[in-house]
Amino acid sequence: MVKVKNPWHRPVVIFLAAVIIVGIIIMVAISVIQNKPLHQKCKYGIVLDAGSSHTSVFIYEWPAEKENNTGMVRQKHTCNVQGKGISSYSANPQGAGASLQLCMEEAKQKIPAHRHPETPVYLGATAGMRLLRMENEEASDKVLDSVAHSLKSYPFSYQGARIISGQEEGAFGWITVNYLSKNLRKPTGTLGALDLGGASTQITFVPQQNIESYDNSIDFRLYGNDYHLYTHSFLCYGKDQALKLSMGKKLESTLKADKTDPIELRDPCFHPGYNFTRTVPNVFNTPCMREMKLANETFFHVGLGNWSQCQQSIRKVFNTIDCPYSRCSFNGVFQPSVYGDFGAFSAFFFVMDFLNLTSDTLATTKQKLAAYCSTPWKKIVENHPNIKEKYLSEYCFSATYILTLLEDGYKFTSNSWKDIRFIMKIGDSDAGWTLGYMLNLTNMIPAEAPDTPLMPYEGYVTFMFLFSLLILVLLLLVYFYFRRSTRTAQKDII
Ligand SMILES: Nc1ncnc2c1ncn2[C@@H]1O[C@H](COP(=O)(O)OP(=O)(O)O)[C@@H](O)[C@H]1O
Ligand SMILES: [Ca+2]
Repeated sequence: MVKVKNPWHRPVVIFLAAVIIVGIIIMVAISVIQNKPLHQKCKYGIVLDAGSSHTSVFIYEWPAEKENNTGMVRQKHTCNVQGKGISSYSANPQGAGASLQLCMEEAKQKIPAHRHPETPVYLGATAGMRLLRMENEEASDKVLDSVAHSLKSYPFSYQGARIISGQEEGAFGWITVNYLSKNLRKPTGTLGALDLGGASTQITFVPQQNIESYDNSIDFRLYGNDYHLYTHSFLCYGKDQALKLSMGKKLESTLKADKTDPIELRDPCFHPGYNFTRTVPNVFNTPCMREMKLANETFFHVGLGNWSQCQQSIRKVFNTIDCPYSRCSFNGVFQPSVYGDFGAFSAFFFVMDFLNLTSDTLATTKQKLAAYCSTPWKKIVENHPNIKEKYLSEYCFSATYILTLLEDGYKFTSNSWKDIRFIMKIGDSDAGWTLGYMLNLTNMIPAEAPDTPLMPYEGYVTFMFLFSLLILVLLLLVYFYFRRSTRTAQKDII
């Protein structure tokens, strides 16, 4: 009997299989490396939010190759500038620029040095500077020159320092929340934006009704979709200016009713037992109110802690009677009915979060707030020894103002109250106008949708891996089948 065997057969098959396996491994490795998002290659941008009460520096970061994809920019770092807002430097403009130094030095540390020259820096000033410009344009120009001069001294790419309009503030806040929620490339609805500052407040949303006033309408084309937005910014209706408006009205009626000395302003929006000596100019030092000349310049601000009276007094700062349109919010400003979900951020969040009122019904919110306002001031201070006394004393007023603004002003109902989400951040990034402002100025939101790859990166890698595994399994099956049939043939021959 002769045993037929090809001595070359086995090593050749093993060699071929090895070449194929190594080839597949190399192919997968190359495709993974080739398509790996280059995490280390990031770009940066800096935006300074020069608000009425304080300035914050935001540093944003995004992967260099993916700048046109929604949701790719994230907030890397924030720095709160020490002291008050830049509008408080009207008598000492140089101080405004100098106040930014510590945070800008921090930005130099946070951003890799080789990226400094290409990192844009923008400063946007909001309602505090709008008021200063109304009061004293020269002073506001000097403050802006001072911050511009300071920002130009850093190694970044200075792109300007300006007062943004209320419309921009509203619209960019809306872009931020919808960009971060990744709503912009989906057919699903968008999120309305409610921003409460110290000197102004903004409401922005996509309405169902026609927008009757040109000033309140803004159009965007983003990622191939058209958005027709309603937006309005109420100057003087941020919570600090609203407090002045409300106190000013009470002070005027107190003086009409009783000219006794010393003046006592009995305020239902402050806790019982609260008693603080203030000066009249301290209330009236704002272009939001007619000046009131008073011989006696100090008064006692005395708390009563009565929520419903507080709400009555706050209602007086909204004119809900005159309306030249089919419907208005207040002060003769057109507003369509609120529609869809809303994100309420900045002071809307700070105040409601402090009071644990971010997830109750409207009725429960009112009940809880009434109990809070009637709590004695001494007890409030005892319960919160570490909170700044100015903030602490004002939470009852601020929350009552928020409820009145949302319900009587914007016409939210107990039903639509459920659609308001009090938020500070979405993911890592703060809700606010700064991110939208930077995305717009760096053209990071294209009008048309960019071409997207067939499948996302993770899907692509998984696909390549499984596909290679399949080929490998098939090859092995063929090999074993081939070996078995060769052996059977050999046996038959034997
Ligand atoms: N922790 C906090 N609690 C209560 N209020 C706060 C807190 N932090 C900030 N605020 C308030 O939020 C508001 C922020 O307004 P800001 O952005 O400075 O003004 P504007 O946007 O009107 O220019 C101010 O009224 C400030 O006092
Ligand atoms: Ca603000």
